[in-house]
This record gives sequence, structure tokens and C-alpha cells, in this order.
Amino acid sequence: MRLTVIGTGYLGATHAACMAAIGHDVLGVDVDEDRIAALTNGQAPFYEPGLSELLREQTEAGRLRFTTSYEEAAAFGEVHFVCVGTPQHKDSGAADLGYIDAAIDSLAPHLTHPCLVVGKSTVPVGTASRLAERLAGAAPVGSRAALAWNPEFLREGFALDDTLRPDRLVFGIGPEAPEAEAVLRAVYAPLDPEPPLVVTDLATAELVKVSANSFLATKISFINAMAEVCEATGADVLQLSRALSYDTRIGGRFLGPGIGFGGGCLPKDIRAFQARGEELGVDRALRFLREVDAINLRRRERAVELAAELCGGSLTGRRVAVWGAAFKPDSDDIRDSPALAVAARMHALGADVSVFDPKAMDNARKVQPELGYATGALAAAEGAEVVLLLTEWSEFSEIDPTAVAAVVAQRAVVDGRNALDRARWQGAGWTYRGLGRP
Ligand SMILES: NC(=O)C1=CN([C@@H]2O[C@H](COP(=O)(O)OP(=O)(O)OC[C@H]3O[C@@H](n4cnc5c(N)ncnc54)[C@H](O)[C@@H]3O)[C@@H](O)[C@H]2O)C=CC1
Ligand SMILES: O=C(O)[C@H]1O[C@H](OP(=O)(O)OP(=O)(O)OC[C@H]2O[C@@H](n3ccc(=O)[nH]c3=O)[C@H](O)[C@@H]2O)[C@H](O)[C@@H](O)[C@@H]1O
Repeated sequence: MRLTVIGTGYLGATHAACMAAIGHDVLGVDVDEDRIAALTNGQAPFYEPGLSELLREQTEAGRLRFTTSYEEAAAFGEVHFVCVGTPQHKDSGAADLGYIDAAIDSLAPHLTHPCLVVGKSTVPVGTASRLAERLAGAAPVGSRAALAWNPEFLREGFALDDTLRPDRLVFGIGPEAPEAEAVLRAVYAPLDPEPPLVVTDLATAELVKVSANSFLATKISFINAMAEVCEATGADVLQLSRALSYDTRIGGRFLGPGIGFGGGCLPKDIRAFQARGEELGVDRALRFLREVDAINLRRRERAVELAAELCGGSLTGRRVAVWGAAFKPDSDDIRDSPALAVAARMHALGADVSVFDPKAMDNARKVQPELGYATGALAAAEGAEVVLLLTEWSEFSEIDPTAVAAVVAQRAVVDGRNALDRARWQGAGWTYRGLGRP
């Protein structure tokens, strides 16, 4: 089938490459000319394991092309996937839907043949039916453009695998376009194994996405709330989390205590959901998300407090090493990164901060130019009075504590992700502090 993917960021570039890999002819569309030029040369505009290789393979095979022309996209596509950003609005917690409205407005007037527009971006419930009307109003009479919703659940760092072998597919089908189900079934038919499929209405499909992210955020904040209680009682949150995980009703995933969740999705999605809840008059039902957010942000402060304690009570004038800038390992994404937030806070308190991340250095420098940046983990630790592990890249978890001890001024470490082998570090003479651990 001939597909377009509108918006070629973390979601869209991955979706475009994977749809080509399962045999479709794909045209990626973006307003960012530099991004389109890079993608045309088979270069992913960000770090995602395996993506550059897949982009090159598919562009060379002739199944994947990129353009900035909506006219070309409209003429080409039988199905148009909309994958543009829906960031947090500058002045409120609500989602900024300006990009998605612009994408529909740019595409619609050029449509000439019957086609399906499929939203994949994460949006507040009610957006899809509004966009269906907007599309119908702007598309030329006779183009018969229909709209459906197909939320995406991929995780950065596992994006290709999550797209090619998704846990489930969700199709939101509106009453005006029942034929969309068959079209979407045909798009995903080559996936092997065949994923579980939920076919539902537009509003439910939109809600599945934000409720999934809200649940994941809640699970992380739950264990981080337990970490706070552990800190007050001398209990150990890692052992607590492990014991909980054996209960199959609870499960161990997303029960990792530390400095909490960040990234371009969970934080903004729980805030946008609350904002939408207020508009709908169901804010009481979603009030717990305010607490989820607050618990999450408190963990960042706790990491700063631990670092200060290890430096004798104040960070002013202290040399501090920060390992990690990305919001999670195997990604260069620094959007709402807990690691960078902690680094910036320590800098604001007067610390001399040196950051190293295996992939996110360029992105971090752009948003936090005031921080110091080192060429490697050991270089960052040189002369440090405290080392903080804030993103659990394996190169940090596996580093030899004796080698680090040789370069620091003081053997003190804050394990912000509970990712280090505590006994090994203590055995090498380190004072070790993990969040939620005695
Ligand atoms: N990043 C992720 O892992 C996932 C993201 N999502 C959702 O997908 C959406 C996109 O997220 P990301 O890919 O992370 O964002 P992103 O910021 O990486 O990419 C957005 C892309 O859209 C382009 N764009 C903006 N306006 C445009 C327009 N009018 N026409 C064409 N292109 C336009 C931008 O230039 C950019 O390349 C968001 O709603 C997000 O919540 C959903 C699941 C996973
Ligand atoms: O909507 C989205 O964009 C995506 O958001 C998340 O994916 P992602 O943001 O890529 O990363 P996660 O693996 O969910 O991690 C999010 C944050 O939670 C933190 N985390 C995760 C797990 C855990 O146990 N503890 C914890 O603090 C991570 O360090 C990271 O900062 C969801 O997991 C995806 O299903 C969803 O599609």
C-alpha cells in the first residue's frame, strides 16, 4: 500500500521505516528541511538503536522516500499517518494541538482521491472527532477523505521492536468511516506474530493511550512513594520492589525506584490528561495524577539533597560528576530529563557540574549550555567530590569502582537509578547512597 507518515520525529521516522520494512511504499513528510535531507540520506535525526541501518536499507530498496511537499504527499498516499508533536502548551499543562491542526490544514486542500487519515500522535480525548470535521471541511468535495485513530505505544530505545512486534494494536473507528477498519487491518496484516487487536470508537482509542501512560507513570510514582517511606524507616525499596514483583497481579515492570520518569511523553501526557479532565468536569477522577507528578518531581530534589549531604551539607563550590543526560538509556532524548534537571539544580546551587552521556551530549549542551561537559565517564569524575549516576547506561553500571576511585577527590556516589552493585562499590571504599535504600 502507499502510505505517508506526516511528522518524522521519534515516532514518525520509526513508523515510516518499519512500514517500509513490512512491504509498504512509504513517503515521510516533515516541515523541517534539514531533517528531510538527513533522512533522505538514510540518517536518523536522533539516536535509536537500529534505526539508521533500517532507514538506509529501506531507502536503498526504493520503498522509503521523504519530502517537505504536502502536494506530493496528498497525490501519493492511500493512507496518511499523522505523527506530529503534541507538546505541553507553554502556558498551561494542556496539550498544544497547533502542529496537528496545521498538518491537517496543510494536507486536506491537496487531497484528490479517496484516502484515510490516521492519527497516531497522543491527543486529548475528543480531538479525533474535531479533526474529522476539520478534515471534512477543508478537503475538496469528492476527495472522500476519512479519519481514524491508531495510538502508538512504542518505547524509545526499543522503538523498532515495539513497532514490528507490538503488544497490541488499537483502532479507533468513527461512525462516518466504518471502512477504515479494513484499511488499517490491511496495513498491519504483514506483522508477524499477529498482535492482539482492539477495534473501538475514536474517544476510547484516544483514552487508551493516555490512560496507559498514566498507569505507567502511576506505577513508577507508587514505588517512588514507597522509597520515601523506606527512607523514613530504614527499609530497602529495592528488596520491597523485588518482593512485590513476584505477585503476578502486580508484576515487576515499571517498578524501578530512582529519580523517576521523564521524557517527551509520560510527564506531558499526565498533565494534558488532567487539563482535559478539568474541561470535561471530571478533574476529581484524575486528581491522583497531580500527586503522581509531585512524587516524581520530589525524587529529583532528593537526589540533590543526597549529593549535598555527601559534600558536607552544601553543594556551593563543590565539584560534582553527573553520569547521564538522556531521560533513559539507549536514547539521546533529553526532553524533561530527570538527569539534566538534577544537574541543572546542582549548578544553580553553586556546584561545578561535569556531565557525561554516551549519546545525548549535543542535545544536552543545546538546552543546558551552562553545565560542564566531559569526554567520558572517568573524565567527568576527575576531581569530583561526589559522583551521581542519573541515567542507567550499561557503561556506567559496569564501570570498575576502583578505576573511578583513582580519579575522584572523594569516594562518594549517589545511585539515582539504583543501578550500581552496592556491595562492589562499598568494597572499593565508596560511601554509597541509593534512593530509598538504607
Ligand atoms: N516519542 C515517542 O516514543 C512516542 C511519541 N508519541 C506521540 O507521538 C507524537 C510525536 O512525538 P515525537 O515523535 O516524540 O515528536 P518529535 O518532536 O520528535 O517529532 C515531531 C515531528 O513533527 C514535525 N512537524 C511539526 N509540525 C509539522 C507539520 N505541520 N507537518 C509535518 N511535520 C511537522 C516536526 O518537525 C518533527 O519532526 C506525540 O504526540 C507523542 O506524544 C507516541 C508514542 C511514542
Ligand atoms: O507515549 C510515549 O511516547 C511512550 O511513553 C513511554 O515510553 P518512553 O517515554 O520511551 O520511555 P519509558 O521506558 O516508558 O520510560 C519513561 C521514563 O520512566 C522512567 N522509569 C521507567 C521504568 C521504571 O521502572 N522506573 C522509571 O523511573 C525512565 O527512566 C524514563 O525516564 C511508554 O512506555 C510508551 O509505551 C509510550 O508509547
